[in-house]
Amino acid sequence: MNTTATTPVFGVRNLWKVFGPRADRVPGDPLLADLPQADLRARTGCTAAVRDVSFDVRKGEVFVVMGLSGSGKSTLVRCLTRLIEPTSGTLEIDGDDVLAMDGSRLRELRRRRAAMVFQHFGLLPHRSVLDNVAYGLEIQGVGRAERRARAAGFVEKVGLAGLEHRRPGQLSGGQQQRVGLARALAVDPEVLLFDEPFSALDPLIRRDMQEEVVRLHREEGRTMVFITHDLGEALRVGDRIALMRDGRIVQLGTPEEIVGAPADDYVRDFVRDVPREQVVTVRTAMRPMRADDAGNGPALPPGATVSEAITAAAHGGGTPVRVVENGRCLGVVDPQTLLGVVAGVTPPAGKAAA
Ligand SMILES: Nc1ncnc2c1ncn2[C@@H]1O[C@H](COP(=O)(O)OP(=O)(O)OP(=O)(O)O)[C@@H](O)[C@H]1O
Repeated sequence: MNTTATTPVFGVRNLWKVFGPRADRVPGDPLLADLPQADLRARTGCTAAVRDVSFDVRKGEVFVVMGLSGSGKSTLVRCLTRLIEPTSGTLEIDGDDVLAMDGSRLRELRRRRAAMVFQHFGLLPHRSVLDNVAYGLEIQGVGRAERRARAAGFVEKVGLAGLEHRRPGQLSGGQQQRVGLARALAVDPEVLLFDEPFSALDPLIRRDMQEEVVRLHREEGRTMVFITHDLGEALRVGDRIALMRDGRIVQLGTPEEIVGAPADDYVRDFVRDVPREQVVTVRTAMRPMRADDAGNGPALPPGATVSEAITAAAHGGGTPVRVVENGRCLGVVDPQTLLGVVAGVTPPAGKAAA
């Protein structure tokens, strides 16, 4: 039986984290569980940071947890490895019950299976870049020669070759961030948990680091959970995004689903300024081919964005762009469709939100 293809990395069901006195009475009490945050606080002195949240993190995806400050992102992600103890619900990693783990299995979980990359990486100031990267391996008991060799490979992978012998204080913020990333990668965890790793960086370096994460993800296919309050960052790095508000997930979907089919007014408002043509794909925007369509227009794969199709259409003199996969034409996008997406007047025909 093949369970690996279907077992999610994290399986989370009805998870709650309530802070405050007698917190565990809140999830099970219908009179309290649905109260707005301020009313709950007034009535009980409690804050429900995570409320009845269920989702799977699939193998190999970048799963983004996004929301405004205070929406519960950090609490939720810390619950995954019980850095914060959930109040109720169930939580599995690869089918193993995380809530049943004892201290040593939890340490093992955090060290080898789900490593956290924090905003402030906590680099060791008196150690070289190489030794900082090797540190996690040292804790795992890997011998000196091997850990330095493995660490050198990751230093190179994150673009720091030549800086191995510097100390963290001799690096820029972005370079320090890369050291932290290399250190997390070196211990080869099954899943990397990023807590707003780039929010302290200036915008250009931040963009670099986002691209780095996407590149590493493509090369390694490693599962990542990524917290951010920045919508642009979420759209750039996320395969799927869980948008949180007041402790709940208000929508969970691909960037295209979130932007193309917002679940409610809150999400619609959140994504209002996102250029739809950069997120909506031609797979969603296309219409079936008709007999009168020229069969020789420019061709794009279904994952191409509408923005790319506009460029192709412009170069092709305005003929419909064909959407082609494995040599088969799935449909076409004509200039009218493309303009409709940009103007937001054509609701993407395809997918509803997950
Ligand atoms: N230890 C705690 N005790 C009481 N309330 C807490 C505690 N930690 C967090 N909270 C509250 O839980 C809610 C969610 O906080 P959390 O830090 O998870 O939000 P966040 O979305 O990560 O915010 P930010 O983007 O500002 O880090 C907030 O209302 C916060 O005040």
